[in-house]
Amino acid sequence: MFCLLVLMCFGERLDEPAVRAIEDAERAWLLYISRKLTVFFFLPAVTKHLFRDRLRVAHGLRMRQRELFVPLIQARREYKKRQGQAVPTTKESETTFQYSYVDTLLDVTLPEEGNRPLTDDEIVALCSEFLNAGTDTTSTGLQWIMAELVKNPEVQKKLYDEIKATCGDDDEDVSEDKIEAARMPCLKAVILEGLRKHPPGHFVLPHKAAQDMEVGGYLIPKGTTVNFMVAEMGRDEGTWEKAMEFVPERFLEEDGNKLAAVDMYGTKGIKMMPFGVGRRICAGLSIAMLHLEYFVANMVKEFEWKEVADKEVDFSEKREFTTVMANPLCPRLVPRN
Ligand code: HEM
Repeated sequence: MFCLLVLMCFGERLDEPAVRAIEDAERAWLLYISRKLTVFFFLPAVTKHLFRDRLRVAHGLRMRQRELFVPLIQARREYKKRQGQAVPTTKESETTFQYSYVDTLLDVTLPEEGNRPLTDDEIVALCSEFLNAGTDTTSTGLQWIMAELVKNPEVQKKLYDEIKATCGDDDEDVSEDKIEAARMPCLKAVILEGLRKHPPGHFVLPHKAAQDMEVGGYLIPKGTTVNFMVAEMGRDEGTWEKAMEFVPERFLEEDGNKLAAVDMYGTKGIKMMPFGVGRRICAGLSIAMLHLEYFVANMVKEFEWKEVADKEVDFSEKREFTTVMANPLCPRLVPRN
C-alpha cells in the first residue's frame, strides 16, 4: 500500500530501499507527533517553552522527510517543465508516471498571499499528510474486512461467485474497469459493512465549533474542539439491526442484486461516517474505496481465506494511529487453482 501511495504522490516508481526509507521516516514522524506533540494543544504559549526538546526532535524528523522528499519534488518540477516536449525512451519514461499529487501542489497559488506558489516546506508537509492519511487507514480497513471474510465463509463464497461471474476463467486481475463495468454489488456491500463495523479511525480529526451551537440541550461554545464517535455510530443497535454481526446484505436491495442507496457523504442523514462527513470529509474517499475493492476482489479471486485452528480470528482492538487488530489476522491461504 505504501509503494502505491509513494508512486501516486511523487509520480516515480522508486526501488525498495528508497520506499522503505520514506516509510521509516513517515512512521517515526507519525508516532512522535501522535504520542508527544498533543501536549501543545494546551496553553501553547507555555508548553512550547516547557517542552522545547520535543519541538527540537519533531524538527529533526521533519528535516529527515525534507531530505528525502525535496529531491523528488525537484525532479517533478523539472519533469513538468519538460512536459510537452517529446518524452525520451530512457529509464525515466519507464519509471516516471504522467500524473502525481506533487504536480497538483506545484500548480497551487495562494491568492491571499500575492499568488505565491507553495514553498518546498509546505509541499513536504502536504506529501507527508497524503502518505500517512492514505496508507494505514486503507491497510487497516483491508485487514478487518479480510478477517470478517475468514470468519464468515458463506459471505466469502458469495463474493467469490460474484468475482467468477464477472471474470469468467480470465486469469488477469479484477481490474478497476471490470469492477466499474460489472458494478459488483456484493463486493461493494462487503466493503461498506467492513467499514461500518470496523472503521479504521474511531474518531475524525479534531474539529472546532465555528459558532455557538446547541446540541441535545448542551451549549457548544464557539471555538470548542469537538470530535465524533465514529465507531459507536456504526455499531448503534438503535440504528442498525444486529449491529455487531457482519451482514453485507443490509447494503443490498431486497433481491440482493443491486447496491441499495448509501449516503457516504452525510447529505441526507448520518448513520455511519468512516470517512467523516461535510466540508472536511476524507479527501481520498473515492481512491480508498477503489483500493479496498481492488485488493479484496483480487485477494479473494486468487485464494480461499481460511481460519487456522490455533490462530482463530480475534476481533479485539488496539488503538494505534488507526484502530488495528490487537492480534493480527493469521489465516491459511489456499490457492483457488
Ligand atoms: C479506508 C481508508 C480511509 C479512511 C477510513 C479514511 C478516513 C478519514 C477520516 C475519518 C478523515 C477525517 C475527516 C474529518 O476530520 O472529518 C480523513 C481525512 C483525510 N484523508 Fe482519509 N481515509 C482513508 C483513506 C485515505 C486515502 C487513500 C487518502 C489519500 C490518498 C486520504 C486522504 C485524506 C486527507 C488528505 C484527509 C484530510 C482532509 C482534511 O483535513 O481536509 N484518506 N480520512
